[in-house]
Amino acid sequence: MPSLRDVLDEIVAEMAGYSDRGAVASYIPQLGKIDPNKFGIAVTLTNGEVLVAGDADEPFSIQSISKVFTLALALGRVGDTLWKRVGREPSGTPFNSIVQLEREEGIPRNPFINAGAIVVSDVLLAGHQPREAIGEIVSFVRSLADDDTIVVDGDVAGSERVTGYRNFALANYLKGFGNLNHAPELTLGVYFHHCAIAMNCQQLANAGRFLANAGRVPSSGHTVISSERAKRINALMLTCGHYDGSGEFAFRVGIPGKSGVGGGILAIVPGVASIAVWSPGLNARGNSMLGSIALEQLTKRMNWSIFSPKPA
Ligand SMILES: NC(=O)CC[C@H](N)C(=O)O
Repeated sequence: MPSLRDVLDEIVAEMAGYSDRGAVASYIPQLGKIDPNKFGIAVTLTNGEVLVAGDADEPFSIQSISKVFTLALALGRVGDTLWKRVGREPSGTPFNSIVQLEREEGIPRNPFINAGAIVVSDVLLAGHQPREAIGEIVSFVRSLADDDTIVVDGDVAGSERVTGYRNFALANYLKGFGNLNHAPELTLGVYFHHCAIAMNCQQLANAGRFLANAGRVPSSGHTVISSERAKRINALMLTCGHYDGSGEFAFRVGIPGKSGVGGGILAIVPGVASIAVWSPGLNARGNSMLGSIALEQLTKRMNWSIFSPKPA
């Protein structure tokens, strides 16, 4: 087996050679300003070792990766009753699609498409002001990453609100079906802000450790969620974490992963590692182009796909 250190350095060198790096997400104007030449990767092993390469200490907008953390929090809040309001099936549609909501009576297919994540934000808003709900999400992420410097990028949140017509449409549609308990603008306030959390690869890989370790933070032994819940969140990341590109990601990379339009991907090798990769250019499905290629290379070289166990 090659050394992980060497593999990460090779991947960073290879990625630097790509001229086709995808397109940054210009529909959120603030994200359109990011340099597409950035590339960072961080791996936190369950044994506590952390390895980083490239621009791993530069913060970026985690966007939909935050949906993993809000899902874990909402399940902690309301347990399995969440599944009355959100499904668990891949959608096969883009992240911001509305087309299934009418036919499926306002129940989003899964918690990782925008419609599903907006319902999850609505759950977290119950009994709180939006500011408090956002504070709770940020505290949770800080505790997972063991880093109190993590903050919301207010410019990104504002930028998304200004151009968030599709998300307003989704929230209003959910409300029309009785699947939103708060005013759409309040629920979206929570949603836009958690999408605008800024983290670097190292912080993000740390924040994902509990998913690689059956729900517990390896260094402290602190139980974040039950092992069964960790298993289920990983399953949803594998089947739904890349929207209509989820099948392709599973086929090529073979581990649970959650992407964001900021160009980040959080990927989990159960029992082994939490990985964060960042390259701002996106492919046609809105997932990081080089991030996906880098993860494919990493899992291949380290034999980390969950579908390629060591032969007996
Ligand atoms: N895929 C994403 O990262 C989408 C999240 C983004 N905040 C949006 O709602 O459009």
